[in-house]
Amino acid sequence: MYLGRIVSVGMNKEKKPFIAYRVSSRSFPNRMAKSFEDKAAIIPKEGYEKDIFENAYIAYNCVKVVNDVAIVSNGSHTDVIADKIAIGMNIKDALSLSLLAMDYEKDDYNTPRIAGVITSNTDESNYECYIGIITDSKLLVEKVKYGAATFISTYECQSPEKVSFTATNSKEAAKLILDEGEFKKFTNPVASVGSIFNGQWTIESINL
Ligand SMILES: NC(=O)c1ncn([C@@H]2O[C@H](COP(=O)(O)O)[C@@H](O)[C@H]2O)c1NC=O
Repeated sequence: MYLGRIVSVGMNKEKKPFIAYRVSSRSFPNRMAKSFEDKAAIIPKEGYEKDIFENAYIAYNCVKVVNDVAIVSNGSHTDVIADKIAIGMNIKDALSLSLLAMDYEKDDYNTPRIAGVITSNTDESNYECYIGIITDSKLLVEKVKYGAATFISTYECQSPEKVSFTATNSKEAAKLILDEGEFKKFTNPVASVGSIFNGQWTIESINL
């Protein structure tokens, strides 16, 4: 099954907050994920830079960390959500407003925008996690329960689905969403990013 881009967010089996992201792609497979201290980006591989002039949606920051909050998404709305959180907006409003303002992508597929936002607090009273999507027919922003892990995708899985997130470190998180466990059956993997909070949001990426 082809899901396109996949966002996963929540708590792993050890109740540690995590984010994970996968690019699957039929049309632009010559891309890679690059991780930095507080962000990760999807960019064209060397020799394919001209692709970004063909399609405005294929290069972007897919992860950003603002204070203790991690944001993961399939497009430039990562930055919009991060900016709103940085000026003090609550997670649910930042996610909802950004998805609504930026809307689905105006490409041949009306590709949805998807995103997840999570705090690093492991005590239940301060923990917050949301996942969201905007398509050409709906806007959904849903709280992810304490202890739960979930994912959503651009095609096929357009409502949050529960997942068993067994990875215990950031590299394993990137590997799991790329081609292991419940994610293995999804086709056309290209690159992935993962981060499990372990005192800090260390961000790892994997490229095929
Ligand atoms: N975020 C991404 O990495 C991304 N890659 C491709 N797209 C969009 O989705 C369309 C379909 O791409 P594909 O056939 O690779 O699933 C592309 O024409 C492009 O407009 C993307 N937009 C949203 O997912």
